[in-house]
Amino acid sequence: MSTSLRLANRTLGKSVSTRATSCSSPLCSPRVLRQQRFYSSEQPRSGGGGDRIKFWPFLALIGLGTAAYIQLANTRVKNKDMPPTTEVPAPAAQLSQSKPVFDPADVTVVFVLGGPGAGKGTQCARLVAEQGFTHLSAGDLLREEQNRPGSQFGQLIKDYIKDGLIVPMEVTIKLLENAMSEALRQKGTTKGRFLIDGFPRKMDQAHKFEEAVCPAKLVLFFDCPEKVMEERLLERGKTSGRTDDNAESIRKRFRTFVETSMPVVNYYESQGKVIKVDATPAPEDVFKTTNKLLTEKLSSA
Ligand SMILES: Nc1ncnc2c1ncn2[C@@H]1O[C@H](COP(=O)(O)OP(=O)(O)OP(=O)(O)O)[C@@H](O)[C@H]1O
Ligand SMILES: O=c1ccn([C@@H]2O[C@H](COP(=O)(O)O)[C@@H](O)[C@H]2O)c(=O)[nH]1
Repeated sequence: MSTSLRLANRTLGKSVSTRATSCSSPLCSPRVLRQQRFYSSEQPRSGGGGDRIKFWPFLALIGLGTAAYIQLANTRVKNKDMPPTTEVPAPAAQLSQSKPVFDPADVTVVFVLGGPGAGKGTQCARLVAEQGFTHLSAGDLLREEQNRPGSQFGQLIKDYIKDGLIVPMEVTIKLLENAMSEALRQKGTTKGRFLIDGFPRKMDQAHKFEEAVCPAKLVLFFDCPEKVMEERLLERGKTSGRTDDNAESIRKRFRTFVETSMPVVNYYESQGKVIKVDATPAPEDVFKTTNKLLTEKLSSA
């Protein structure tokens, strides 16, 4: 683990143990989170009058988030095995810029949301075949980064995924931006249509991605009861090799989904951007509905 991550964990761990408050840092380790609120990376609800807000931790967290971004950007630029990326701008400029990297007139982004095992990946694969989207799964990109030799974030990603927690947004957003750039570069164009699968899972990710990378046109939401999703995931777990396709991780992922990711769906719903699809029928039936609704909505949006 890098010096700044160790420093981050040490610093935050200390503040947790003395103040027993929750850590919302993008660099806060799940080991630290486990000491407080096990299932969610959300801020704790405020206590009584003695629980006054202190501002120095927030300044420290902004600095640490920036350090994480620099490390990821540098890692990918230095590693010759990685595909070429867009020029990496200074992190502060990147994350606070008012203009997104991609022009929504050229690049169509559709977020694909739904609980774990709802069938997001299955439907995205069909939409790629039918409609020529580029499919980018945030989970797949994180697993790839986790397994990349020399990654500064391998262990951190591994821990977060196993615990069903949401990886610091700087990491995921940079991976998505790089993958979008690379897909366009390979096609030799500035125009493209992307299905961003399993992202954003938290409100801060949604805001930051739209501000810094590309505004989203629509959100596909696959609605599925937990019981059905659980059965699918346990079945998938027999062969997937995923560290989070087991009963305990599934329970944690469901909790994160309800507490942290459903507010994102509700937010986009209030903007009239959500296409909600019942994900319980057979895959081909879910696809027929999805394809029809998405085509209609894209042509009218
Ligand atoms: N409509 C469906 N009916 C039955 N099984 C399905 C359906 N859709 C997907 N599955 C199966 O359920 C499992 C989970 O599907 P998939 O990987 O597409 O879900 P996901 O939402 O992308 O999951 P995760 O968020 O965990 O990556 C897979 O084994 C898949 O084959
Ligand atoms: O934006 C994201 C997306 C995913 N994660 C982590 O990855 C796992 C697995 O994601 P799948 O979409 O099910 O493949 C998820 O539980 C999170 O831990 C993330 O942190 N941020």
